[in-house]
Amino acid sequence: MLMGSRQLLGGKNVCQLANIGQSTNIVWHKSSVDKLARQELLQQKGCVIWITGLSGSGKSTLACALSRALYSRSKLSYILDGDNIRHGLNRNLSFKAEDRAENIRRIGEVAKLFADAGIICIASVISPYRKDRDACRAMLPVGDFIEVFMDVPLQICESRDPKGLYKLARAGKIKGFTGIDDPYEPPLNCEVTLQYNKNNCTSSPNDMAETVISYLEQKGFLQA
Ligand SMILES: Nc1ncnc2c1ncn2[C@@H]1O[C@H](COP(=O)(O)OS(=O)(=O)O)[C@@H](OP(=O)(O)O)[C@H]1O
Ligand SMILES: Nc1ncnc2c1ncn2[C@@H]1O[C@H](COP(=O)(O)OP(=O)(O)O)[C@@H](O)[C@H]1O
Repeated sequence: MLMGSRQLLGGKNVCQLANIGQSTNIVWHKSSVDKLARQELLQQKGCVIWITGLSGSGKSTLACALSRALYSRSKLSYILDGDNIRHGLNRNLSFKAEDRAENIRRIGEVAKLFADAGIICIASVISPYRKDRDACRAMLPVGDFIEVFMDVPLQICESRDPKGLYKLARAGKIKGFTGIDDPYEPPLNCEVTLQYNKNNCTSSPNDMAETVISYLEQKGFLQA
């Protein structure tokens, strides 16, 4: 795989043509304003916060709490929520393994663009397969992919069931539902784990958001 670029050879601007996947003879165009300049403008560093977990584990709730907490600190974020992206960009994808992989790949690529724009991109998607999440991690500079695992037992997610999907899955009306008759592979080495508290007092979404914010602060993402 060749990355196309422009080179100055003997005073002449020569294009280097590349073939990427099915795209042939393409050229990479550099932007006139670079990532560092955008980050300076925003006073933050672009990154991807990848929230993974079962349906009902609290991904979207955390994404919203986090986005709000960042906004109150004058930090710009943007949420890519699995459910929402499937209303548009990924509306042609089903829940079979290959389509879930393509769903995650596209969201990973879009998240990478947001991070390059200097934005703190929050992806909240089940992303059940480790290799698909790892492929998204590999798209970004080391350290810029922050995997957050919503470590909530299936039994709790199922008891919440805000959309009634577990009920339908148990009744056999939805096939291939994650956690019921489709796999979920928990992360082995993620940056942040948010664990359900066995004493039945879960951390509040705001407390969870603060845990993630502490990580961002510690790693220097909240300054240029
Ligand atoms: N079969 C099956 N399995 C899992 N989830 C299902 C399924 N069918 C529909 N839904 C609804 O789709 C939401 C998950 O979409 P994602 O794009 O995050 O899924 S994935 O990452 O491609 O696995 C998920 O949203 P959340 O509950 O917010 O996780 C469900 O509402
Ligand atoms: N930290 C939490 N403690 C208790 N309930 C929560 C928490 N986070 C989310 N919930 C509730 O759990 C349900 C599922 O949350 P949601 O964010 O939609 O999960 P997901 O996006 O993973 O499907 C909702 O009814 C929500 O109010």
